[in-house]
Amino acid sequence: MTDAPRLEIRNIQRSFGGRAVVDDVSLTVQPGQVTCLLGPSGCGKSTTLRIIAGIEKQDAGSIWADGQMICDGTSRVPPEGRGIGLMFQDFALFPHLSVAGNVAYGLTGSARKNRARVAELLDRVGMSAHIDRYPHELSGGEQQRVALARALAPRPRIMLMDEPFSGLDDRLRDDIRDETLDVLKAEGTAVLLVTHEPGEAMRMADEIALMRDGKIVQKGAPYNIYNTPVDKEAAAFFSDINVVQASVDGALAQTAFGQFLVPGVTDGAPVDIVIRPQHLKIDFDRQGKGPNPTIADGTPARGIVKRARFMGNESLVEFTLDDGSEMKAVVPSVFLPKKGMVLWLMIRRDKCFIFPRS
Ligand SMILES: Nc1ncnc2c1ncn2[C@@H]1O[C@H](COP(=O)(O)OP(=O)(O)OP(=O)(O)O)[C@@H](O)[C@H]1O
Repeated sequence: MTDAPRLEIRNIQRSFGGRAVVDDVSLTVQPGQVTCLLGPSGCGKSTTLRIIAGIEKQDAGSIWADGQMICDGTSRVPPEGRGIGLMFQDFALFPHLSVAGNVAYGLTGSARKNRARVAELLDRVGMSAHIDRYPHELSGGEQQRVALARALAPRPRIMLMDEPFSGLDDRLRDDIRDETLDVLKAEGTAVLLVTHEPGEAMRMADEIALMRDGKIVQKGAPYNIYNTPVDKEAAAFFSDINVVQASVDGALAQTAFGQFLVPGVTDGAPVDIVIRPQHLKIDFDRQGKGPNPTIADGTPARGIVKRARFMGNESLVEFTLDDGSEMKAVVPSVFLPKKGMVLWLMIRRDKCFIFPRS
């Protein structure tokens, strides 16, 4: 046994045509843990995964499994020797093999042992009743379950998944995600899952590695990544944001919402105060008497309702402030004030993020 991470990649570098597509990427994944590599299209997620799988070569950096080096600049374990399972969106099932044949495909043990392993996995993914069917007789979700069983059959110590659920419709996708997570946890596999959807990463990940322009810009538990974003872009990747621009004077930023403490920022430096729409507090005008803020709410700013829309579980209300800037608020349930109505908006100091403007 070793305390080393199940998967570790160190300082991986890959350029195409002189452009660094994967730029000094390091991360670890522990057994039974799901790490999501999350980022916008083209940021280098799939290339990172292909390098770990051994389908693509890195220019620099090394890959380790259970403390053993499997690939660096000089030596290289071939893809099939790495103990890595793959589940990619376009990795279709073999059409000429039955469900049992597909799941047994990568198995090398005795026929009896293989049959037992196929039965165990099909039971785990809820596909035992379809063991003799062929892929064309299965729905998309069923095919995905069989693909998961096939990938897990040889007991890979590491599973790499690239947007594995993107071909499925929304409702089915949520179910399959949860089921897949249960199966992966039960098998104790270390999972590195690539996705461009923050919701998917939040739902599945023990740890999120946020990637941008080839670099990992932030790593952490979903709660931490959401609640302590490293910069404005990281905050904006998970939800709409409101940005209040201000400049600093004596460690304070003056805004329509009162003063914000910004220690350590040079006088005159511009800052962005970022608040998610669901954290904007709204109060009524109370017949011109104005709102009733607590100390934590700061100074209320007058907002004129520009538009209000019902979104299902919540309502989205857009405001124009007296200085002409615009703010969005998300309110639980139904809240549809009329256009032109005067309301008061507050920014809770413990819910906003302040970043130097770049
Ligand atoms: N073999 C290649 N030759 C040249 N450029 C490549 C090659 N493979 C990837 N790229 C480029 O590298 C960048 C990163 O691609 P990659 O597929 O890793 O991104 P991604 O984050 O997975 O995006 P997506 O979610 O759209 O797949 C892209 O600009 C892509 O065009």
